[in-house]
Amino acid sequence: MLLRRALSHGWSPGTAWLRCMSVGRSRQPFQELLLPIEIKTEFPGPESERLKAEYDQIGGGGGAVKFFVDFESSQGNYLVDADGNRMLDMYGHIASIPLGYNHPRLSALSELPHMKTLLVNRAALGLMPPKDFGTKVKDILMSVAPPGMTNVCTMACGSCANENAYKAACFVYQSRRREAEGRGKWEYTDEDKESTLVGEPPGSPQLSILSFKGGFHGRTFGSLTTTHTKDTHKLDVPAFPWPVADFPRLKYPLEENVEANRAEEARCLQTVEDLIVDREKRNDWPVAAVVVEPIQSEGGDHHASADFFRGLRDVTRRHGVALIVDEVQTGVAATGHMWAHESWNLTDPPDLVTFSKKSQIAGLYFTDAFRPNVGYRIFNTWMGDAVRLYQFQAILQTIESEKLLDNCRKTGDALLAVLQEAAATYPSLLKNPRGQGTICAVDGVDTATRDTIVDKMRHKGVLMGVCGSHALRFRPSLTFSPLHVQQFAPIFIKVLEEVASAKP
Ligand SMILES: O=C(O)CCC(=O)C(=O)O
Ligand SMILES: NCCCC(=O)O
Repeated sequence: MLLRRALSHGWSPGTAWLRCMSVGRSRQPFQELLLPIEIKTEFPGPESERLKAEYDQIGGGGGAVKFFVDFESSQGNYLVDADGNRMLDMYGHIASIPLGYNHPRLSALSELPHMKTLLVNRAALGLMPPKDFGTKVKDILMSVAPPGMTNVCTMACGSCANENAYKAACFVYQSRRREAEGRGKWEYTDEDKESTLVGEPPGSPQLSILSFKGGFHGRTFGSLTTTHTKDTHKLDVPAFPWPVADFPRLKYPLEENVEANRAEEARCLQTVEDLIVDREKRNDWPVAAVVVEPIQSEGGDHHASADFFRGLRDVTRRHGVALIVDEVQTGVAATGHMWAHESWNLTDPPDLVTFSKKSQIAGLYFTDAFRPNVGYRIFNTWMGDAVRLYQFQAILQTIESEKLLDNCRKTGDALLAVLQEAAATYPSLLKNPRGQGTICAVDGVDTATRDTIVDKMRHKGVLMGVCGSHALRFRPSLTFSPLHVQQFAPIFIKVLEEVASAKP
């Protein structure tokens, strides 16, 4: 049946057979699981529309739902929607599907007795965790701690991780101020304690977190001030008066724009330093931390060089400002490094690194200097979810056993090559192909062209994302392989042909 379906999709008998064999063998690496794309309805289909209308009656999850997923039927890198359409998924639930759908290793987890116990009894992890939780956090999260990170704290989501990283940076900034005034690091006056309860200085100091134009760090109150992507995210919500620096806008191809890009990065670094110095001099919400994404994602997949980030570390260190690297979207192997910032080869590590999405559990890594002095300063009831920690363990084991770091490098190379060829062949449609591992993107020449391409791809059964005003972004799972790129490429070229020939 599977073979007949594969043949009906135009694969040669040999190829179809090989692919079906892969599907049938559950121990086969997921990278080899190839299935035909099957489109049976319009997109979104009638069942998704029906479910959406029903959900909309009670708020619809905020109103952004595009379609519904049949998770039981989805497999590997193929998402099956509520209408039974099987699509090649290159967006992975906004970069958060680590191994594809229903990976046997993750499915097997649900059979384990301790998983059942954890599912049935969700703990207040910050207060009374399961007895082996500390050991597990050490074994799992510290085994992949970014270089220099000696501590970790779990959280439930990326925004939450960033919020708490900002707080930790403020604690340290203020503790240094107190020391400079001849007080103990954590010695608070009665005035501190009283004023903080009404949100006023000196107990609640006016400090800032410097972020970058085009950055995205979440939607909760503090993190939203550091988010600068779409006005929809921010309208009507008060923001702190915090500084915002330019993030480099590199010109492509990189090798033809070396000098211009170097100058652009130097300009942006100078802006960061000027903002820090100015705020400090005027004592006007001085900068406690700088937060940065290794690749600006929601903002448009903007990259910067390792030199830029090393420069950022130097500037922040020079001025006693914490450096927070937000790896929520870039972390966990997708760039071909466990953490994207490992490619910067920093000799002096960041102060805090936040994570979420593909790790399933979120949190923050940090150096000893950023340990809070007492309990409850970085705290909430759940502090993540032990079930998600075990999931991350299985994900890490799979990254190792299926050599997924290597897979992401190879897949990224193959995907980028397709994007480069497409941009060279259709310069009236696409420009600026770029990528690190599978975190790849290409710009449409304008928003309408980009949107048309993404829409047509969806109708042909390939899910891709968008970001910024022009970019078409790829965020496949770690098991997306060069074979899947081969499946994607002819569909992409066909769509580009169609869009090009429809252009006036
Ligand atoms: O689109 C992105 O890159 C960010 C996704 C996310 O976390 C959000 O939109 O809240
Ligand atoms: N940051 C939200 C992106 C969601 C979407 O791709 O539509």
